[in-house]
Amino acid sequence: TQSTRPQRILGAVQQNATRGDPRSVVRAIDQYCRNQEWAMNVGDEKGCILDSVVSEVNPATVLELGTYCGYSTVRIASLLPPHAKLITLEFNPEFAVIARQVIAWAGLEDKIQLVEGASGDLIPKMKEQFGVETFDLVFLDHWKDRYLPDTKLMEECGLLRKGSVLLADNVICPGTPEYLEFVRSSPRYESQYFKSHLEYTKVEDGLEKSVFLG
Ligand SMILES: O=C(CSCCNC(=O)c1cc(-c2ccc(F)cc2)cc(O)c1O)c1ccc(O)c(O)c1
Ligand SMILES: [Mg+2]
Repeated sequence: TQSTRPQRILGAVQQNATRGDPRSVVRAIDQYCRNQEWAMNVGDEKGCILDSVVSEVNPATVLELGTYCGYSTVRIASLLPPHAKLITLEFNPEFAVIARQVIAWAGLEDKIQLVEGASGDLIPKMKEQFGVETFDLVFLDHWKDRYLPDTKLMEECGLLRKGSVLLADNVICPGTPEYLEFVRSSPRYESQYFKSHLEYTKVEDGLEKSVFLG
């Protein structure tokens, strides 16, 4: 039977990455997706910007919206201080099955909690079900039309504090126009655009970093 793209990405990790070495997992996925077949990982170029923001924030609590195969999940978690926690939400059960195996191969199960379901349903349950107070960093990489409603929902649920950082992928391609307009015009956010390219291509894309001002 025909394999899926996520299954082939997992295969590339198991063949080319060293168990317990997150950076080799990241490198194996980038090499596969650059040389064999494109996939919607944040990728190596935008990944370096992601790394710099994670290192600057040095978060104790991270929320990722949109796990896919776990590339950015592993990339972020590999930079977290001890005892820091990353919660990642994935709607698609097929993606979740693969991501769990990629996270295990990287040896990062203790830092990462993957939760299956729709972000709009799970965000209101964060405090009671997952014992979270607020998030120091949120990486938005799920449905592009959910970035704005989910940001408003996180505010309403008291999941953001003064200084919480939102980092959004794909603000140019596929694009998130309503989200961009909101964070750039709202007095409650200080936003900055990091120009880059769509993963593994020359197409323009970028990350938007928005600090919640409380
Ligand atoms: O895939 C989803 C939604 S979550 C993934 C969101 N991410 C993207 O869509 C995304 C897309 C692109 C991109 C794609 C084609 C282009 F031509 C150009 C760019 C790049 C990214 O970096 C992304 O993050 C899902 C949900 C429920 C399901 O049942 C299901 O089968 C699938
Ligand atoms: Mg993306």
